[in-house]
Amino acid sequence: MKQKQLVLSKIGMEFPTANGAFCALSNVDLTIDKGEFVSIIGHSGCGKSTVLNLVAGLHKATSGGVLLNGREVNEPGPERAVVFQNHSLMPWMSCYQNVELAVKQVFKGTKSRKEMKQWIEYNLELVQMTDAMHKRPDEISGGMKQRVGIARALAMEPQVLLMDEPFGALDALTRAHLQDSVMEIHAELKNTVIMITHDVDEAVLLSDRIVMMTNGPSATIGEVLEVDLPRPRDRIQMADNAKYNHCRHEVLRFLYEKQRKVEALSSTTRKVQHSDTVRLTKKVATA
Ligand SMILES: Nc1ncnc2c1ncn2[C@@H]1O[C@H](COP(=O)(O)OP(=O)(O)OP(=O)(O)O)[C@@H](O)[C@H]1O
Repeated sequence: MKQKQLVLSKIGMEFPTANGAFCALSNVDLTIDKGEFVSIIGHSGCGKSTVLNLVAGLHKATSGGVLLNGREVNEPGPERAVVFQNHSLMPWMSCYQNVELAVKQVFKGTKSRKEMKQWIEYNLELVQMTDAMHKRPDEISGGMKQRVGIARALAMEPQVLLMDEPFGALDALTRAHLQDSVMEIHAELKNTVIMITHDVDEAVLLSDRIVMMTNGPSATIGEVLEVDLPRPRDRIQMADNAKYNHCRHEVLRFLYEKQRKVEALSSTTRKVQHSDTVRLTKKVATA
């Protein structure tokens, strides 16, 4: 049975800027069930990271708010682990030590030293990093660093895993391998995942639902697409799957047809907003 875990309720987010308040998000409403894999997709600057940061507790919404299991999110917490695009590992520590740092933070006092060691090794094994666990980040590839970042997040045993373009900096082949690993891990752990991506195929392959955001300012959720494809999903078989291609088409249509005109319009609006002269405003208004 579905269990509601995360509720984003009527979120508005304004940032103070030199030109006055900038409204990044307006009226963002979303409910996510336990174990769901949700992707957020939208054009650059529409507010995807802002949504993720609000769930992570790194930002506080100007209006509305985030509820996790019915409790308001006000600050960061280990039950919401974040994986960033640039892995953010401590460069002087080995992969093992990087994971250990997070594990000690969360489980000090509840797990023995031996249990912690087993737990760190288990999570590194999940991401296939057992052989390289004693290497430092500068001794491993970008994909391996990202694997360690994922292991570190998973080792915190989060209720919600937040991933901000986790594979964005990787080459296509490494990206595909990691996507497969993430799907396997999700099948095993069944944790709730929110992932930001710019990649339509990635969103369709990995997600249960795709949240498509309109362009900013005052961005909001434009459409939500259910990806009703059986799991496990095989990327090669998906290429000929009609449902898969339909989902892909729906996302592309939203991004490049429905949001295209708005994008052109909002860039004009932005120019006007940031302009110092009344003349430019008048010129655009009469154009
Ligand atoms: N601290 C801040 N102060 C002012 N404006 C901000 C701040 N953080 C974000 N913004 C603005 O809010 C909007 C949304 O930013 P955000 O980073 O969430 O977009 P995004 O969709 O994640 O972008 P990208 O895909 O390029 O990473 C942008 O216009 C950005 O300039």
